[in-house]
Amino acid sequence: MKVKNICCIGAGYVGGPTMAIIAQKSPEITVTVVDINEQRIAAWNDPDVEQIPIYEPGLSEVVAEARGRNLFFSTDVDAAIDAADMIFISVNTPTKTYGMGKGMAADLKYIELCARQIARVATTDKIVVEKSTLPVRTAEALKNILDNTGNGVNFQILSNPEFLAEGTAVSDLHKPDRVLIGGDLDTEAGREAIQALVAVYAHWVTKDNILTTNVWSSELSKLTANAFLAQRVSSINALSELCEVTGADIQEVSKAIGMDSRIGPKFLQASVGFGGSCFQKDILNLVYIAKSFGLHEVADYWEQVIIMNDHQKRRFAAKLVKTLYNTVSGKRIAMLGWAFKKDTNDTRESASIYVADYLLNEQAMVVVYDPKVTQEQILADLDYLGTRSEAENRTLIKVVNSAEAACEQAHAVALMTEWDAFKSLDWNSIYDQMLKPAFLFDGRRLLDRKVLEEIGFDFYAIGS
Ligand SMILES: NC(=O)C1=CN([C@@H]2O[C@H](COP(=O)(O)OP(=O)(O)OC[C@H]3O[C@@H](n4cnc5c(N)ncnc54)[C@H](O)[C@@H]3O)[C@@H](O)[C@H]2O)C=CC1
Ligand SMILES: O=C(O)[C@H]1O[C@H](OP(=O)(O)OP(=O)(O)OC[C@H]2O[C@@H](n3ccc(=O)[nH]c3=O)[C@H](O)[C@@H]2O)[C@H](O)[C@@H](O)[C@@H]1O
Repeated sequence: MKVKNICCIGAGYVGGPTMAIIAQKSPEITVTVVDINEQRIAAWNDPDVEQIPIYEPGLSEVVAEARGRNLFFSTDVDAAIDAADMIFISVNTPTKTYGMGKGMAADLKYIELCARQIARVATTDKIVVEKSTLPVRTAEALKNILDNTGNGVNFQILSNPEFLAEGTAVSDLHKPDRVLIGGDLDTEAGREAIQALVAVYAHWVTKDNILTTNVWSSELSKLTANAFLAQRVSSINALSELCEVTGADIQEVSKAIGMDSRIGPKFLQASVGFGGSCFQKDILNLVYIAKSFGLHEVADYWEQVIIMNDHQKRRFAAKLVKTLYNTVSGKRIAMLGWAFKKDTNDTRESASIYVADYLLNEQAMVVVYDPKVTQEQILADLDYLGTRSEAENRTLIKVVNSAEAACEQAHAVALMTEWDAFKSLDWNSIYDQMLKPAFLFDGRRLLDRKVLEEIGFDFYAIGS
């Protein structure tokens, strides 16, 4: 079977970029990305392609090439489902905030709504692809809903988790380490569905890099990949604290261990803690699944990755307060960077949110600058924590539009996101504008200690 018409439900950080690349590379396939969020769809359709709702290097060029040709964004979910022979589900799967599994399990209500909508609308056979990250065995529930409430239509369910990282989404999608497709290998129809999706990716990915497995392996591999990646960050961050008390330097340790080809150099960058919408959510989900099978040692093992990450964020904030003579009350603290990593405007679970919250509890006056994050977003992130009233957040935090403005008259600077532009700031002039002693806390190991100390900063960097 040759796929001619794809629908993707969910026009977010995954649905948008993933479908843009599929459309770019497969001009003969019509790709329609649908979402219930009208504002988001309007932004994807903005005539000025720079206004698309997600900032990713290279993405606006891809959208400009394919949009209106074979890539469409719409709020008419029913029509797109009906027309498609393959439907990707790419909706959010956040951590549950209520009921059983609160704070750990993935909330699958959006997934289930999609399945019910597909079942209601579909009049022809469909291949339904899980693109969202889901707990192992979700495909079973999806199949159940589709088969029992459908219109006698045949559904094949595939798992095709996404491994792109934000900030590098376009290059990750153009050159994936692998594409993973899980399906029903035991039936002819299942194998055909798998091959239909393989053929879509084969437009630009070599067959050797397209891996096919059973559905459960595919679902579990996604959670496992994120858990392994996050575990590396927590491992190196755990050692960054040991470096600080022993005189070892975490950059040197990372390099030394990363040159062992069995360990490898990537993902060993000490930081103020990992953020992003997925690592924490997916590990909590893994922990919950393990617990639900009674595998308590397995659950505890993975939970430690989160415990360590929370500690790292708190430890950074506490170090700042302690260094500023144990009080930041009424002191101006500049925070450079709010996004959870460079080259994205995404702030979900960013370490900055938690460090700012800690400093606000200590009555600091926090002044934030991020090149891609709006004031509205920063305030919304703080309000979401619910630590204090919205009015108080607005009194205590200020958002400015340059790094220099943030640092003016500040007692300390906390460098939170590794934006390249922060490396080339005029640190001499920033130093002149700050109160003395001028403290600089590098949560990303971005800056050169020697240079900053020569300027006069009291310099602290994670892991040394
Ligand atoms: N953000 C990332 O870098 C990655 C995310 N993932 C996974 O992909 C999934 C989606 O993540 P994001 O794109 O970041 O989420 P997102 O929150 O940016 O986008 C999800 C979109 O789905 C829409 N939606 C929800 N229910 C809907 C419905 N019933 N009908 C139509 N639209 C609906 C929402 O309005 C929203 O725009 C999650 O499971 C996530 O774990 C996987 C790999 C990378
Ligand atoms: O499922 C997902 O959502 C995605 O999660 C991560 O991608 P992402 O969160 O976008 O970005 P990463 O580059 O993994 O960074 C995550 C966090 O870890 C931090 N990090 C990363 C690497 C490192 O060495 N040190 C470190 O502190 C980053 O600054 C960031 O806060 C994975 O890398 C993707 O493969 C996966 O698809």
